Amino acid sequence: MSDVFDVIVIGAGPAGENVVGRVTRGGLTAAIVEQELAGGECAYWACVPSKALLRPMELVAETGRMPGLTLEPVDVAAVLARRDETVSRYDDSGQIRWIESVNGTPFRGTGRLAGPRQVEVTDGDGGKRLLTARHAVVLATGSAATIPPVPGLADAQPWTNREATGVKDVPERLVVLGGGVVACEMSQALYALGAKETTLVVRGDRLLGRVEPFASEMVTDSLREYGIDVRFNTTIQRVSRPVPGGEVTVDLSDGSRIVADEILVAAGRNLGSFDVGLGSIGLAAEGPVVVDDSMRATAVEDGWLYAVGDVNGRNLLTHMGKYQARLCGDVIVARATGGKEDLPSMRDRSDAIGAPQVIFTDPNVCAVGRTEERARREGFNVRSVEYDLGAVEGAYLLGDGYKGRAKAVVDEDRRVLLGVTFAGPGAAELLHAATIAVTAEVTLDDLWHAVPTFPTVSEIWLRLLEEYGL
Ligand SMILES: Cc1cc2nc3c(=O)[nH]c(=O)nc-3n(C[C@H](O)[C@H](O)[C@H](O)COP(=O)(O)OP(=O)(O)OC[C@H]3O[C@@H](n4cnc5c(N)ncnc54)[C@H](O)[C@@H]3O)c2cc1C
Ligand SMILES: NC(=O)c1ccc[n+]([C@@H]2O[C@H](COP(=O)([O-])OP(=O)(O)OC[C@H]3O[C@@H](n4cnc5c(N)ncnc54)[C@H](O)[C@@H]3O)[C@@H](O)[C@H]2O)c1
Repeated sequence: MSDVFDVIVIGAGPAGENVVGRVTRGGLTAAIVEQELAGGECAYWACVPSKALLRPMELVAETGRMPGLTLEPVDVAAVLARRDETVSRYDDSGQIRWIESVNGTPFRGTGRLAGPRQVEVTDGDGGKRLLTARHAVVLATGSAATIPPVPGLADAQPWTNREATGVKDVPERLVVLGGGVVACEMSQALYALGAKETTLVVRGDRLLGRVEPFASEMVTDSLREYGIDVRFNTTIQRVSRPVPGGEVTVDLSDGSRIVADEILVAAGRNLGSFDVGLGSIGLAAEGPVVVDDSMRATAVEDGWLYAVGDVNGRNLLTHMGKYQARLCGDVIVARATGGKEDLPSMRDRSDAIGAPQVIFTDPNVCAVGRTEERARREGFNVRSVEYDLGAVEGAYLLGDGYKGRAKAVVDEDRRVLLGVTFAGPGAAELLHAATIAVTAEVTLDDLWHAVPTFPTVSEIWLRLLEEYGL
């Protein structure tokens, strides 16, 4: 096997795999190096299993809103068995077959830059192999959970997203450090599966700090209605677990102590840039690899290094990493073959305007574009409108007591949407219409003619426009 490829990708998560798919489609050869499981964090320990664990909670809540329907208690073992199916039982042979089916060459091992266009692969037995790229090396090394330096925490075998999404025995008593997306999603999922004494310890004064405040409040209310103890402006001072696998004792800044079965750390991510040999090409070994809008690392001479997905720090979301990967792959092909390399599809526009995201809590929080606060900070002439999602006929028909809210942030100078947020049960599928409107900068006057069907929750679009004054 030749050790020279047109393109070498380090990391076979969703971003890395998509680079391979695009460059081989364009006629280049590609190697991809993976040190764990092809498919990455997303497929085995993040998006996929977390959503598999959240779906039963959503169905229970929805059934509860419909008079006349009753539900048997959740069969936790069956839910966990289905979760195992969704992660292919932690077996990546299907992903490896896909890489081979698009003519990529997979290598098992840890990849490290060993100089310009060179990648050293170390396999599980310590064997080394040097790969050389004719055109480009792409970093797609993702991220890993951060463990904050709280006394005793690292020694207390804390759970990260890996243990939480891979849960085998649901702990009855759970402490969660953090108030972001993982904390909210996983505490609700695990609560619904039996973690009936769950406490969220949040150092700030709100959950989900990057979304509209009304959506944070709705999620806080929902978590508390479920029975989850959410404590704001509180930090963890010390953790101890004297007996491995035994109880965890957690001392809080308010002087209280919680004894739990497990502690889940959900405090953000370390980007996978620290051990990939950036020093060998004179770059800082931690923090995001800064890229331009074609995903090319800005600090590297000759432009042979690219970075896609979590590692470039733009937006830590699978669909954004895959989007970056598609355009990066096309740019690499164009630059290698002398093709046109600045087509509109070959530059990242979406990350800067506010990536679409669905947070799969009950209620779903779905947002795209800028929040009102961000739009004002960026100097837009802003007007916002809000509407009660539960007052839309389509939502009423979904069941009793449907609670939701929508907000649109309008650029008054151009009469286009800068951002949209929906918070409500099952609202996830509403988001893409908003993504199209925000990204394509459709004017409100044109949106008026996009008539939502009756009786669907999408009539929220009509109500928001009426609220605006149309
Ligand atoms: C609990 C949880 C739930 C999430 N849910 C969602 C969701 O619903 N929707 C969403 O859009 N996002 C979600 N995310 C975020 C999402 O998982 C990440 O944005 C996504 O996985 C990033 O993809 P990636 O390809 O950049 O990196 P990763 O998926 O992290 O893949 C990187 C790969 O690179 C490999 N690697 C790293 N270093 C090396 C090396 N030196 N050599 C060889 N291989 C290496 C790793 O083993 C890994 O397989 C969630 C995250 C978490 C933690
Ligand atoms: N549905 C989805 O799209 C989805 C689901 C899960 C995760 N993700 C993505 O994965 C990434 C990681 O999620 P996350 O929840 O770990 O990160 P996050 O950035 O969403 O939240 C981190 C939380 O930890 C807190 N924190 C950080 N350091 C702390 C410390 N030292 N002490 C106490 N609290 C501390 C922060 O204040 C914040 O509340 C995010 O970018 C998120 O968007 C997406």
